[in-house]
Amino acid sequence: MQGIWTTERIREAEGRAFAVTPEGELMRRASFGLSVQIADFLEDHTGSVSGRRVVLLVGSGDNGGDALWAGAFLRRRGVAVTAILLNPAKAHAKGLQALKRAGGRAVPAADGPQWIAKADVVVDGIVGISASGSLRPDAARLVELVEAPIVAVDLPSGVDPDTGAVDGPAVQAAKTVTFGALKPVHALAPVHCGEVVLVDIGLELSDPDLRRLDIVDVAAAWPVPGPDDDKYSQGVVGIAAGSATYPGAAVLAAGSAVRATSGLVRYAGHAADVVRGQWPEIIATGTVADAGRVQAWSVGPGIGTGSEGRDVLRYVLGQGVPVCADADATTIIAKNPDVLDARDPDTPLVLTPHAGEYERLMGHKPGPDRVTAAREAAKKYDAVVLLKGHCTVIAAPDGRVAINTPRGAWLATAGSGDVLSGLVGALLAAGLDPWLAAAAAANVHSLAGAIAAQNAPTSASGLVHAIPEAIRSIRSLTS
Ligand SMILES: NC(=O)C1=CN([C@@H]2O[C@H](COP(=O)(O)OP(=O)(O)OC[C@H]3O[C@@H](n4cnc5c(N)ncnc54)[C@H](O)[C@@H]3O)[C@@H](O)[C@H]2O)[C@@H](O)CC1
Ligand SMILES: Nc1ncnc2c1ncn2[C@@H]1O[C@H](COP(=O)(O)OP(=O)(O)O)[C@@H](O)[C@H]1O
Ligand SMILES: [K+]
Repeated sequence: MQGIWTTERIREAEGRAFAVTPEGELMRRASFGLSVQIADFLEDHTGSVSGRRVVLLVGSGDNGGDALWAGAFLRRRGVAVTAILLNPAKAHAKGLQALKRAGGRAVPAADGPQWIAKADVVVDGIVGISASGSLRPDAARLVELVEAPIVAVDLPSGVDPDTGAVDGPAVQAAKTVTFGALKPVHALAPVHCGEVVLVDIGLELSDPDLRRLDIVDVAAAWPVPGPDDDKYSQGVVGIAAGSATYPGAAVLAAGSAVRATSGLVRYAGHAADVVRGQWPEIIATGTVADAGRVQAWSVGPGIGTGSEGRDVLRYVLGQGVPVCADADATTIIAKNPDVLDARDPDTPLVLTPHAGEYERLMGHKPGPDRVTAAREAAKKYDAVVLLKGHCTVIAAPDGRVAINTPRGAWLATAGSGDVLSGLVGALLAAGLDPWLAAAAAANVHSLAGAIAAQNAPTSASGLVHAIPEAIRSIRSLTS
């Protein structure tokens, strides 16, 4: 798993590292690594390093200091470097001196536009982990003029380091070079960060605040049959979804479970005939009470929010097995919290709200801090909460949080959530820890989206069919 640390934790670690390293050493490591990454970027995008023009946007703190020192290193490789100082009186003095000594130029912001126009690459050293709010107007005016690709120092300026939120002008980088450890912005604002490269500067950090699953974790967690397995032993999932009028949700959620694991999938609901027709391997019945034994239920898509849906939800919550409650099930819970009385508190529950369902569950919107929002809901409902969106946040009641950074936005298609609920249910039935089940499901869901899309719009049915390919590619990269 990749660890991600808040800026508060990074600062604490930097404080410890400062105490045991010579003055300036951490910045030297950071800026040297940065210069190597900028040179690589120049090579990749222009075919050469020497003779290219790099413009540094330099703010008033150490982030600007990193940019200035990196500029000095790049001078040694024959790069023409111009620093635009947003606040000349506060520019990092030693970095500025080093750049000038190496033959670099420093100009005030007023002279910036002409240099920006000629740049091959622009380096964003405006603000780093001490950032607050979006870009200030003087910086925003310069950033607006940039047409060359931007390499961001530590993080793209204007994006909140701890939440990834953007509420005004912000840098959109092609590449972000960060130091010591990943920060939340790198997982939560992929569009602004571009490619993220981590440079080791020797920070020592314990338990991360957030995590991101590696494909190794997903491959290790994904259930595959062993020699002693049969169709029951791998965990049977029950899908309670869809209706006679809207059978599509049932077909998608049940099909997703079929494609995700090898065991048995049961379906219960009014769309039994349609589901059977689409997926002959499913055992389909009309009601949850007739469904037979399952090791987990995935309930909600298309069941409606009336009394029948309520009864279905109450029934599955009372079965003593893990439940993934999605779509209409989250709305029912929001409107009738007493349905949760049917749940044995020891049985895992996964809730999968999008922003609108979150608002119903919590009485307020998730807001810009989606990690805190998911954590609060996980506490309130004593459940794993998978908060949907471009980035998906998965919070457990014990405080663990995983982020799924998407592979494009292909999942923004009708019925895509139904597919996810089938995946989560299948993994719960296989006995995965519910937080890991939700995080692994989100990971494979987004990979299936990218595979199904192949750079052109796809559909939820396309996602279902791409699930095996997604799992195959994850397993093949690790075995
Ligand atoms: N502390 C360390 O050990 C290391 C820090 N490093 C660098 O130092 C950075 C942190 O430096 P600092 O703490 O000096 O602060 P920053 O450089 O992040 O910010 C400097 C100042 O920018 C101003 N500012 C805040 N928000 C702004 C906004 N939205 N628009 C424009 N200006 C804004 C504030 O006055 C702030 O104090 C890291 O991001 C990293 O790049 C690296 O050199 C590695 C070592
Ligand atoms: N812009 C986006 N980028 C990436 N993923 C997205 C985006 N919009 C939605 N998604 C994902 O697509 C799925 C949509 O689920 P949901 O809102 O329940 O849709 P539906 O009800 O149509 O099935 C979620 O997994 C969500 O995280
Ligand atoms: K920056």
